[in-house]
Amino acid sequence: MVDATITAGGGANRLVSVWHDLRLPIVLGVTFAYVYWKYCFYQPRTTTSSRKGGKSRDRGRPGSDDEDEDDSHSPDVTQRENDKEKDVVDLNKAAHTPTALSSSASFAPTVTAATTARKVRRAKVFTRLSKKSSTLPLPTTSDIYIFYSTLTGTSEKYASRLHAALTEHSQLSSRGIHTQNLDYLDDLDTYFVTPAKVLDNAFYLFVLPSYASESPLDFVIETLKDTYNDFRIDSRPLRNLGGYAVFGLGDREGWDEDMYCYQAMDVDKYLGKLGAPRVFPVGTGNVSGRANDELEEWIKHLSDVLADPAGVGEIIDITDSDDEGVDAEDEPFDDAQPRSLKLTKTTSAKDVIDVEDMGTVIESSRKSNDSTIKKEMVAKDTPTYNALTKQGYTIVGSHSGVKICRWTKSALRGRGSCYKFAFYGIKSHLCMETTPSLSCSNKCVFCWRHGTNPVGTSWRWQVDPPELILKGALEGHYRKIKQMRGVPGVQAARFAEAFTVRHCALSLVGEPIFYPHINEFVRMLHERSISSFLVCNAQHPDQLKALDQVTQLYVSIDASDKESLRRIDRPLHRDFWERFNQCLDILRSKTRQRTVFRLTLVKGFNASDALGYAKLVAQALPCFVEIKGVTYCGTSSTKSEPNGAFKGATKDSLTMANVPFYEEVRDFVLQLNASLKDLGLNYDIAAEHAHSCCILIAQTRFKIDGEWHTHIDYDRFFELLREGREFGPMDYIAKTPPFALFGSDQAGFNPEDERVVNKKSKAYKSEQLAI
Ligand SMILES: Cc1cc2nc3c(=O)[nH]c(=O)nc-3n(C[C@H](O)[C@H](O)[C@H](O)COP(=O)(O)O)c2cc1C
Ligand code: SF4
Repeated sequence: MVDATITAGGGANRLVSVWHDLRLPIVLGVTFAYVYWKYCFYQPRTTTSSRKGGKSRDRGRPGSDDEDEDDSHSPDVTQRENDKEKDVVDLNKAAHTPTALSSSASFAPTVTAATTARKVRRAKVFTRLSKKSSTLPLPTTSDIYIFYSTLTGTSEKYASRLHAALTEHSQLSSRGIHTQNLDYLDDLDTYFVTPAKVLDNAFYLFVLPSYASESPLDFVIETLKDTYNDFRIDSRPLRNLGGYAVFGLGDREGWDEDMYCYQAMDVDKYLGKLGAPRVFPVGTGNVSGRANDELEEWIKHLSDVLADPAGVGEIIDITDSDDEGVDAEDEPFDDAQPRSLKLTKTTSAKDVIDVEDMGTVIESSRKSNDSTIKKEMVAKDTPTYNALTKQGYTIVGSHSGVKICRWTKSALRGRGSCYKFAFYGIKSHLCMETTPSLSCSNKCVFCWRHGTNPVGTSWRWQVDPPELILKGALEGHYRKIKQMRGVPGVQAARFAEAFTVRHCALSLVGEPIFYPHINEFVRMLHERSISSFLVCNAQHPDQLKALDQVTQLYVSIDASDKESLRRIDRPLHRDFWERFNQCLDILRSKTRQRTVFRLTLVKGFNASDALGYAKLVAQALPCFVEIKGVTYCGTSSTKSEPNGAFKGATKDSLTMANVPFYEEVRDFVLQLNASLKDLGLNYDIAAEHAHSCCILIAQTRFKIDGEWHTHIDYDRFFELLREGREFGPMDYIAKTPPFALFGSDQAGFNPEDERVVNKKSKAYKSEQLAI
């Protein structure tokens, strides 16, 4: 062992001494060989492409091998870049130019006169994500969804062919490939408006006919358009898709060029507008011509792109904006650009980004778009801000609002308070209506905000402190009260009292429990002896659970079953029904809280199925159930004119025909009451306020010795809070006055007030009768 070591060490010493002797001749020899090769054999890389000749047109297509080019200033390379650019431009153009697609080989990139006329770009141009450079998480394993719509079966047949072709493709067969008939798709929203997380990176492929007459596809296109035009919701909900491509079927012989496959073009356009990356240009098939061949050709190219992630990258076009020949601003900007083209609009020659870095840049841009920068919910001078202020809201901070309610004005003039005075003793002239979150997670058809409030499923905005909101809300409220000074009939005593708010209705617009500091806000109200009536929409179980005690807690119950709820509330949450049920369970568990179900009856939508509602009452066991006919406030719709006026009816909008008569509300309440009894529940009809078409059902425990106690002893409530001990709804009750009792002569109208029927309400009544 020892000997061997000594021998090895001696060999090494000998090698070192040989290297010392020979190192100079070796270095000189290698240097000479390199210089000789360089001058005799080496051809610079810039000439390589000219040797390749016509192959340059294939660059930018799947399978080309040009990723190492970086010498963009050599004339040959510039020429190649132009060629690449032509390819990309034509692909994009093709997707939006029906004529460019009308030939059977419309999918393959071709050079057009328009593109050759472009001047040479000097600045460094990034035309594709090379295989080497792409760090973009291009989806290679995500599922593929084939959507079709059909009246006479052709598109279905073609969709099946597409399905079969993808399934047979060696590199795609392992993917989940689903085919869906759009005409029967239960929930378009899940796919196109608020896509489920599982759809991230999915590919959507469409096979669509076009009909000059009405067809089911109209509804799909309407949905896409509505989503794009609804400024309150995420305008690019499809940005997380892996990509999409559309194939249209049409009849070239039967319809003019501009009508040929026009609906496929529409879908293609709106998907792009909604942020989906187009992975392949729209294809067309002429059913009176070569539709079969055209589809096969489209499938062939498309499946290559889907199978090869770098192929998908090829369609990503990132160009500089500081271009000598084409000013980015002058270039028609295509709304339906492939992924990340919008990024290029802000990229100047100064900050030309190296190809190698693009993946990272796109990734970080995506991140910042998504979540890192917190914006104001309602920034000044935005359409939302203008629409809300025009409707009389005072915007407080960046996400709260206050508005003087018509009952407050009415009470100031001694002309009656709202139903909450009859039911619970709320004096309307002492009540402030406000919300710490103008945003909501529903788009209810009867929303009297005319759909102008922002919407969202989670809080993604800046958060204002509760002190600022309360101070701003009170200031805004008092400012509006002051303006009532000169209004005829305002009672001096009530006017003076109105400057000390005693009640806060957290129900104005939006979803108050959405606000992250709602508990602090409510605590601050209580510290000022202001009662809190908080209304939530049963879509935020976590926040509802975490909510501290309020004076009265409402949950809006707008439907008795899942489908009706979807139709009426148009919730943004996909799991809205589960959320709704969770909220009911939470409400039941809040036994120390005074709780209320609020039913807003909309004729033709939700004013039936009393038993269904009774079952929901059995689930949550609220202390009270308020049933109110929807208030007509112009046609409720997501569309409105800038001045808040209604623009045009949609199938979801309401008309006077949807407003129930008081008698109809009463009939429904009688049915509901009977159903509650059938289910063995201890409820009965307690009070009414016919003036606002509202009736109150209460748990019979509030009927003590034959007398209803639905009113609230507010002073007692604050005392109990200050004492800091646990208390429940029965601890701060007060007797319901006779005028408010169900069946009383006054039907809930305060006898101290003067009943005034103005022209408007007369017109309203006669309009109701006319329907
Ligand atoms: C009433 C009617 C209207 C049509 N309108 C158009 C049209 O506007 N543009 C078009 O390109 N094709 C139009 N077509 C042709 C259809 O789009 C074509 O036949 C398609 O293959 C039908 O697909 P389907 O069988 O899946 O419903 C129309 C066909 C019919 C019967
Ligand atoms: S409870 Fe509502 S309707 Fe009644 S006065 Fe207050 S804000 Fe107005």
